[in-house]
Amino acid sequence: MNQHFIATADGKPATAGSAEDVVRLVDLKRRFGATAALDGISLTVRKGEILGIIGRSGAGKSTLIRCLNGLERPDSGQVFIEGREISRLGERDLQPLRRRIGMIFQHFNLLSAKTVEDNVALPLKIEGRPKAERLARAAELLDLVGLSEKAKAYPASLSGGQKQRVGIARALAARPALLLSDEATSALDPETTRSILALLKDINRRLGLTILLITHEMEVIRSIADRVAVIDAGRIVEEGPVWSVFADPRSDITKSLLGAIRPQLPPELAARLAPSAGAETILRVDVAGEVARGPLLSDLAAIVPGPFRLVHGGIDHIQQQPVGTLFLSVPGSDARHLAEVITFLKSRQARVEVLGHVAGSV
Ligand SMILES: Nc1ncnc2c1ncn2[C@@H]1O[C@H](COP(=O)(O)OP(=O)(O)OP(=O)(O)O)[C@@H](O)[C@H]1O
Repeated sequence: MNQHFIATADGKPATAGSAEDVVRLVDLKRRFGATAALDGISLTVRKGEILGIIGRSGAGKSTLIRCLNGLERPDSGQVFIEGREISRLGERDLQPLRRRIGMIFQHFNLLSAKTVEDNVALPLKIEGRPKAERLARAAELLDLVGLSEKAKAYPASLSGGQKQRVGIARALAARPALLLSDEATSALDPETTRSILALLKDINRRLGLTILLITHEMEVIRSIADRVAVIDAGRIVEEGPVWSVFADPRSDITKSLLGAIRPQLPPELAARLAPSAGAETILRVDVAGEVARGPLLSDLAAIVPGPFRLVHGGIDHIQQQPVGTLFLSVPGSDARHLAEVITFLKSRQARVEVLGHVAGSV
């Protein structure tokens, strides 16, 4: 497993148990016949953080969720929810612990015959709370998700985004320790997805709510997660702060999941790249953190004599950290100049890749 860096305040490894861990999975394994759906997953979700788990179809995400809420028993390993081991508990002992996890789903799972406020209050009804308390809590939550005026409406009259807001309100009704989001924006259009993600981030900040996001979309991770774990064939293949994983993806799976949202050369320029030496060499230069804040290109110009040009790219921000990709063209056939440019950039902690060469001018 590639660990980017572990951002615990106390310097403990991420898998060490602590009172701040809402969820802790230890070497979780689950097989179905010849398939290892979970093949030794160890992971923590710390109080107040948003952890994203991303993987392709079949990676093991659903099995992981089922182990978390006690619907599936792992073959081996342990699942701790707020410090309590749940993987061997019976159904009766599981019930109260399950209520510590609020869930939102891709298809919302609202009850169509019940009003919005009754849907939101349902977890409290199951807990046997008095009606006045249920309605007061539903009103409070509908206000939180911006849907107070829809309290008496039925789900069929709501848009997808509104239905998911109701789903979020319902998930929070019993004041869970963890909100588990299972592909909650996968059925929504991009604009509605953004508004739901903004709502989740807002709730995370305002209430300190811990969120575990399961998704196959990197854009979701990028928008709101603090940390990401990439899962493939039942294993965590990469884990770290989101900006760090985006800036420096190590595994092929991560690179492929990042795919379209990683900056690329414009297609017309990419089509002209050839592997053998041409008039210009095109470099991909990935930078993050301090180096992306600094005067990298003006220092390059000042310290390494000879031409270069910025042909594409820029600096973005993920979790307030600058993360960027610059595509540079180094003209001429002077191999020594090219080597000096690359050596300088690497000396500044940039990652440099020779993409190819272009005949004529870019
Ligand atoms: N009940 C089951 N019986 C047999 N095989 C199963 C069962 N549940 C899961 N699997 C297999 O385990 C692997 C992981 O499946 P899982 O559903 O956890 O993946 P996933 O990441 O949730 O996929 P998706 O995104 O498509 O839902 C897959 O190869 C799947 O076929």
